[in-house]
Amino acid sequence: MAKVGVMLEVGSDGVAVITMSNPPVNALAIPILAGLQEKFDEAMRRSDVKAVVLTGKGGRFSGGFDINVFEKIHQTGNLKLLPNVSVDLVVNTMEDAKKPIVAAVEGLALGGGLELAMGCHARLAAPRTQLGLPELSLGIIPGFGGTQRLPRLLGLPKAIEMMRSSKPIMSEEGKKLGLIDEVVPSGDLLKVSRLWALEIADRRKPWLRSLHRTDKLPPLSEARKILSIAREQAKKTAKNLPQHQACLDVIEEGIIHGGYSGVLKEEKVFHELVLSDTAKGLVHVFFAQRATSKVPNVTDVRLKPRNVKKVAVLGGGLMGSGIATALILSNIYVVLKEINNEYLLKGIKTIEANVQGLVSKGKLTADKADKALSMLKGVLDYSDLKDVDMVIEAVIENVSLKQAIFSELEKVCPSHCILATNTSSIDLNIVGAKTSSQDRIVGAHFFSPAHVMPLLEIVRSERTSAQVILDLMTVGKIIKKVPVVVGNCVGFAVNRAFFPYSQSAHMLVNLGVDVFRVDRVITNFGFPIGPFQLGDVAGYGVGLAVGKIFADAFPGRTFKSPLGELLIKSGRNGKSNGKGYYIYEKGNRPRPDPSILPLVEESRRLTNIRPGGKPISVSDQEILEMILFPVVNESCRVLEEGVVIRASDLDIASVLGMSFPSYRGGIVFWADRVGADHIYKSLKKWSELYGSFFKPSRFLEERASKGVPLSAPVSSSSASRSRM
Ligand SMILES: C[C@H](O)CC(=O)SCCNC(=O)CCNC(=O)[C@H](O)C(C)(C)COP(=O)(O)OP(=O)(O)OC[C@H]1O[C@@H](n2cnc3c(N)ncnc32)[C@H](O)[C@@H]1OP(=O)(O)O
Repeated sequence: MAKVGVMLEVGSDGVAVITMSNPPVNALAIPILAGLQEKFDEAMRRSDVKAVVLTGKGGRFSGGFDINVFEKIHQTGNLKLLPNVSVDLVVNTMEDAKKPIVAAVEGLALGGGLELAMGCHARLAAPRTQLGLPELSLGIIPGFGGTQRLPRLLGLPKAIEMMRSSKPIMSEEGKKLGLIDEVVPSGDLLKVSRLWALEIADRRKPWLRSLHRTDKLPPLSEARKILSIAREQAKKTAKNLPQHQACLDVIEEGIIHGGYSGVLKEEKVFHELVLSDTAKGLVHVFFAQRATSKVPNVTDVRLKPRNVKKVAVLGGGLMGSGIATALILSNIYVVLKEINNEYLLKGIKTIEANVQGLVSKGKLTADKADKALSMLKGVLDYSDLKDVDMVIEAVIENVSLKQAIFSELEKVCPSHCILATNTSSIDLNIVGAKTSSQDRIVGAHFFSPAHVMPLLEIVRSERTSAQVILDLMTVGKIIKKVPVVVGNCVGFAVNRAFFPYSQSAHMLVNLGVDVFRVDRVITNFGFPIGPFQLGDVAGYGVGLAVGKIFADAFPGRTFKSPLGELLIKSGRNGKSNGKGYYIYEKGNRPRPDPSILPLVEESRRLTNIRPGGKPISVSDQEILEMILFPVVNESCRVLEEGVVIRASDLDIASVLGMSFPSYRGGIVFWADRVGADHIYKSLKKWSELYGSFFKPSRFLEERASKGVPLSAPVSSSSASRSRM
């Protein structure tokens, strides 16, 4: 393991190379920042040093400030944990140094890493190095002067775009835009950087201090226009994210009052934002997402993932074609099997349309699209499955059909082949009941559209082997999904936790609340669409089928609204036939359709649950809570039963599978911020008023009464008692 720290080495040429070492990404932990201060001071003091090169060990410059420090601040509230880097180190020690400093950047320079590089007097980078300021995606703004130096090096519009999108650019583009002085082959990077530093010292190359530059900044009136457009965009696209407006304010300060003023304001705002709820939620999501890669007894037992080169997808419907699309886009060869020519052609057409859709959105080049489509073969029988490494079955939810398919697969596929099912509801033990291959049967639960949605639930039964889980996790990462390993129960983690979501929305409407108000409350909270628009997108048939599965599995805590059936009877099927709760017209945002109101009234008449026949009176906050607290309640059962390994896995699953707003940290994180006690008491009150749908679970009651956070680990005995 490489040494953690900052090294200084002075060559016979008089160049001191300062190297940051903190694997795997050279995060700027407090001791690294202290080490940098110390080594720069030493280099400036030493008479044998003419110039300095700053670099990172292991082919990565730096992934930025150590995010663990934010987590500690969130736990303690202690802002003193933040070091004084922006002025003391970057401005006073580096930028205003008496000896030139060149950044030799390789692999990546993100956040504080890029900010250190921008504080140097020149930047050389290896090819395809990622350069970015992703701080806004953590709920903060750059805090080592990035809001000031990036606009001065790149120009205002591009700098705003990079910070607001949090997306990195490559060093080649950085060179064109002026962020990088030269792109140099990796093997020559240090050598060329040393020479460059000496040439600056000898005044043969310019000695530039980024913060003092103004040549790329537009005149004040134009800058104000650019900032005002960005503010309007941020209002629309980042309405609950205060860091976006804050970032623009800080940039403006520097344009009006000069870079140094901007640096001071940046530091102040950075400190304020670190403690915001948004930063707390997003930092939690950062670590929670990485934690999903750690699966006890799978990823820590020295197994090596096997190569999965060829996959058979059974069924070319919406899910199957989406899954096949995701695989071919990542260069995995796919055999798509259907039962007749008509279905097969339809499946292939859908895959082609998915791929072309990415091309027309500019997300894929035409060449890459052709390459992806060349990885696809359509077949009508099983003979092409004799050499596949994995099968993903995506046929209709029919137990006997699936059982027949899996016993056939056991015969035709090689013995190492992973047998995965995309079922969203059927028990894996039942799917594999007619085989003797339970150890290689696993759930690969994708979310629709499968080539777009980032979550992959990997469902294991008690018999699925660790090797198979690891292999599927690896394939999931290759196809750019976030795999979350979950236990085998009705609905698995996401659908199980969220089945009450649309049911409580329906209950509210049947209690007299307006459909569109419910959707508005939910989108104001941060979901991209509300439960009724979601129903339009999914189609009501799916909702009814899934509702029945949950009603059978969990009698006593489901609510059946007649509204879905009434809509179908009146010829509506949501977005697919253009007739839903909303009116869908090309080029226009969906508009509420008032003609559904008589159907809503009919539903209310049939359920007859309005107290005294009158609509209930509720605030927006109560609407939100009546929809999300039942989800928290079911999440408690998911946690108690050990369906997820840790609470944060359910947070990630809720963010990536249900589009729960990431800046609220996921369903359990959010619930803990609201407080188990308030959730318990509210559910108890509603269960007395409106019935057992709201009845608090034992787990919630216990945690609320003991004051233990819902996210605290479940004791292994209680989890294994009820697991799978
Ligand atoms: C003051 C400043 O302006 C404020 C800042 O700099 S805030 C930080 C800004 N930087 C970022 O947001 C970058 C965050 N990191 C990343 O995006 C990605 O980790 C990466 C692109 C650097 C590398 O990605 P990848 O190779 O897929 O590895 P990934 O699994 O994400 O990370 C590897 C490990 O490094 C850790 N790590 C990555 N960046 C880190 C950081 N900035 N601080 C602390 N740990 C970090 C991860 O938590 C993970 O740890 P684990 O192995 O224990 O789970």
